[in-house]
Amino acid sequence: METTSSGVIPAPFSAGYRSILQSIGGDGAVKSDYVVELNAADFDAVLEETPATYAIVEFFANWCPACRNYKPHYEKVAKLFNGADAVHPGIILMTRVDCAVQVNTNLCDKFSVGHYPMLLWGPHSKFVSGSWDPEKNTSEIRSINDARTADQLLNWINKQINSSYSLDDEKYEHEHLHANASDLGQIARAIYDVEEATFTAFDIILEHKMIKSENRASLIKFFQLLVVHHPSRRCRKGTAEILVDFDDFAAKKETAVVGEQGAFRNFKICGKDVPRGNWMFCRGSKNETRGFSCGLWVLLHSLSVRVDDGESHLAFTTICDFIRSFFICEECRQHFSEMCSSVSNPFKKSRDFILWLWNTHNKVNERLMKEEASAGTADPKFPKIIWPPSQLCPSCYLRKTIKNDRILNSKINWDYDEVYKFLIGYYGERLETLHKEESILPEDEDEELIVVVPIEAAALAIAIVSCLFGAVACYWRRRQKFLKHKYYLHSLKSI
Ligand SMILES: Cc1cc2nc3c(=O)[nH]c(=O)nc-3n(C[C@H](O)[C@H](O)[C@H](O)COP(=O)(O)OP(=O)(O)OC[C@H]3O[C@@H](n4cnc5c(N)ncnc54)[C@H](O)[C@@H]3O)c2cc1C
Repeated sequence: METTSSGVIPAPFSAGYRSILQSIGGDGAVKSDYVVELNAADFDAVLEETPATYAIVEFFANWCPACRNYKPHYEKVAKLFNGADAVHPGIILMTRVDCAVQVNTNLCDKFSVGHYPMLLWGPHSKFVSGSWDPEKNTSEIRSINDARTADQLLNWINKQINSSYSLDDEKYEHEHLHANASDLGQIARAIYDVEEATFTAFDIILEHKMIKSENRASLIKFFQLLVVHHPSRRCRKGTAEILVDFDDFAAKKETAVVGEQGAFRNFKICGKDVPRGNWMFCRGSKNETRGFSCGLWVLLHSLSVRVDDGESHLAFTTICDFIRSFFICEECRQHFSEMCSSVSNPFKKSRDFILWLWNTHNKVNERLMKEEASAGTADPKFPKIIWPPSQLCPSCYLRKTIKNDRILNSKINWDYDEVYKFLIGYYGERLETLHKEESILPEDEDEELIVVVPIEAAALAIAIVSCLFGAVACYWRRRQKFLKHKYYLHSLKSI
């Protein structure tokens, strides 16, 4: 990363957390600087947006010899927690601020920096617009003393969070994989991956100009599903905003379709600075493995556990249509489409839909186990398994048959009630928005629902589908339409 020692604020300070994180060890280009250097301009934004639970800020001065000597120690610890190669990502963001740079003077004063280097620790949000005074113990921010070496600093951290990290920890050791597979808490971090997958899906659709007149309704239906059931509130909000513009497009000629995609290009579907980069739950041990397709699966499962019985078949067809039209992996969409087509009776219960998606995913896993083994393309640290493994859900198994060290899906006697309960808990409660956001609903939330829909038949159908997915989508759409005063003539009541 560019330093601020010259007194110049780094150029891309407004680029957000994603680009900052990607610049540290993300592409293998910069391997020595894992610490995120902050300045007065980006301090609050980066510390607010970080998915890490805690932050450490080292206040230093570029002229200070002790700081220079301390740097390798601090970097050694940061390597464990920061950047794409982190062994323990998403726990602690390690940062530094150069107090010798004039622009940072006020910031350093607010944190009562009296010597260099000085280290402060706290929940990341406490640093935002924060201050620290050694005389007052009211703040959750604490000074780190006795951390002159990397070992001492890591010991101090281990005591704070009751961990046993070591400087020798290696990325994705087998034990780590095991802990990952059996640690129920890991899924909470997938909220960031689900946001990133949503962003990436939208980005791919636009980049490849995939919206055509024949699949536009499929995309709108999928967005309507997201508006109501996406686990991240900011993705629900962003998707609702897109939906409103889709109505404008519906009134335009087909030739405008390419232009539509251009108009959306700069839109951040899950809000500004989302996603954060560096897949958390879905991070592979190689750049080309896991990531988006893992995030997409997690998104689909998290949607499935949020729909009601009455919406379950619509959600099923919506997901099938979306994958058919917009998943840019030909083999994947073909296989998935075949499995969709094999469903002959409409789903009446969300339980059946949830279990169908889980079973379908396991069929893909089972097939890929063999393919990846013969082609040697598996992520060595994340081999495909029939899921959930017994460490994650022992009660899901009535009896299991193990063949060639692999549990084969077809040979397992699942306890489907337990699997269902497990999926609801795992992708429901555990995978929730972790970050603070403003509500997407306007204050007068309990106003009577009067749905105003566009005049055109296709748009009318879209609005009805939207209502089937739930009152929130209807409500959102109605509010936006009143604001826009365009194209909308009939209320649903009069249909
Ligand atoms: C709809 C779809 C179809 C695909 N079809 C193909 C294909 O035909 N060929 C191909 O090569 N790749 C396909 N892929 C990609 C492939 O399935 C994996 O996503 C990719 O190989 C990355 O695997 P992963 O190890 O990250 O785990 P993934 O299989 O992506 O799973 C992500 C996470 O979901 C959880 N999980 C695993 N299994 C289940 C389950 N049964 N139910 C609920 N949760 C589960 C686990 O926590 C796992 O880490 C498809 C992806 C999608 C989204």
